[in-house]
Amino acid sequence: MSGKIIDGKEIANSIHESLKNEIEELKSKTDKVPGLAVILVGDDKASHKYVSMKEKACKKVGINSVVYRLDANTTEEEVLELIDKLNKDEDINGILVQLPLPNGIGEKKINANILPSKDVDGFHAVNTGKLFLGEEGFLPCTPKGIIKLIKSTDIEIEGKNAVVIGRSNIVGKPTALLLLRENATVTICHSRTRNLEEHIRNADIIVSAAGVADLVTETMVKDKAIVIDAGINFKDGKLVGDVDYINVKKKASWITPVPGGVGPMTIAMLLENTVEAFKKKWS
Ligand SMILES: NC(=O)C1=CN([C@@H]2O[C@H](COP(=O)(O)OP(=O)(O)OC[C@H]3O[C@@H](n4cnc5c(N)ncnc54)[C@H](OP(=O)(O)O)[C@@H]3O)[C@@H](O)[C@H]2O)C=CC1
Ligand SMILES: Nc1nc(=O)c2c([nH]1)NC[C@@H]1CN(c3ccc(C(=O)N[C@@H](CCC(=O)O)C(=O)O)cc3)C=[N+]21
Repeated sequence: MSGKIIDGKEIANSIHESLKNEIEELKSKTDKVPGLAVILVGDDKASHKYVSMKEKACKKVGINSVVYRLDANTTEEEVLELIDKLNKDEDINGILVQLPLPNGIGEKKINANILPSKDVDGFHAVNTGKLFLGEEGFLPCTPKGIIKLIKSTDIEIEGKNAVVIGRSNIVGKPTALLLLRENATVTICHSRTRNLEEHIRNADIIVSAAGVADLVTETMVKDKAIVIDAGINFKDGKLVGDVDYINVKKKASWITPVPGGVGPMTIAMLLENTVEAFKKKWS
């Protein structure tokens, strides 16, 4: 049996649809719509593309998005001033600073200055702390989307062995915490892991967020495992994930494609968090 595809694009689209309806309802009650500010510094091509995608998605569901495209020489102080202005702006419910930032602008400093109640990326220490403690706060978009993708299969997470490859603050680590919250037994692997294959082979749920093409191959994967691929890589000019998709698909019970898996869900979760921020303020 060949694994079934978890269609992230389709799931994201159905989330967009329900957000659109919810926003219409909120608008009729409050006479306002959610607002998202996106700050993009520099001319990284991929970042410009992602920000345009976010803008388009906002438009589709009725979120008012304001994008600040700043040139690469913008200073950290100027970005902080803009954040300060947006923190005070009643029409802005969410603030996102697109990563990576140019040299000279500190990611930590930037994230620390976004009001936690507008931190729809879930990168501020208050929100990551809440995630750690199991309290309610903004969840980072990619990890939140990954959990929804796993849940869409209707396979129970509780008690399963889950392996997360990658330990970054924005994908790997929070994904591991969310899987733990769902009562999985979680192993976090990274570049210093000695026996990656052995860990992966033991996993019922595999989440790869390493950014290495063909890191996860068929022989490493347990029969009927769920495979979630967050990786974004270019191989022979093509966008691919971390997983050897064609071959791993034969063994997995469920698998996400790249493109069309985790990526679209990341954007859907950004919209969801923005609506959540709006509701906390106005309803
Ligand atoms: N689809 C989406 O919406 C998103 C996708 N991404 C993609 O997900 C991937 C991860 O992103 P991010 O977490 O920001 O990346 P980072 O580069 O910050 O982290 C990569 C992690 O993978 C680990 N790693 C690297 N190589 C190996 C290896 N050979 N074996 C095991 N572990 C390895 C690193 O280990 P160590 O800590 O030891 O260095 C690190 O923890 C990237 O491809 C990125 O483009 C990211 C954000 C959103
Ligand atoms: N502050 C901040 N927040 C982020 O959430 C953030 C960020 N910075 N920096 C970069 C990463 C990456 N990221 C993606 C979002 C959507 C797709 C996505 O939708 N990808 C499509 C393919 C797009 C294509 O064709 O290139 C897909 O996988 O189907 C990918 C990657 C968000 N990130």
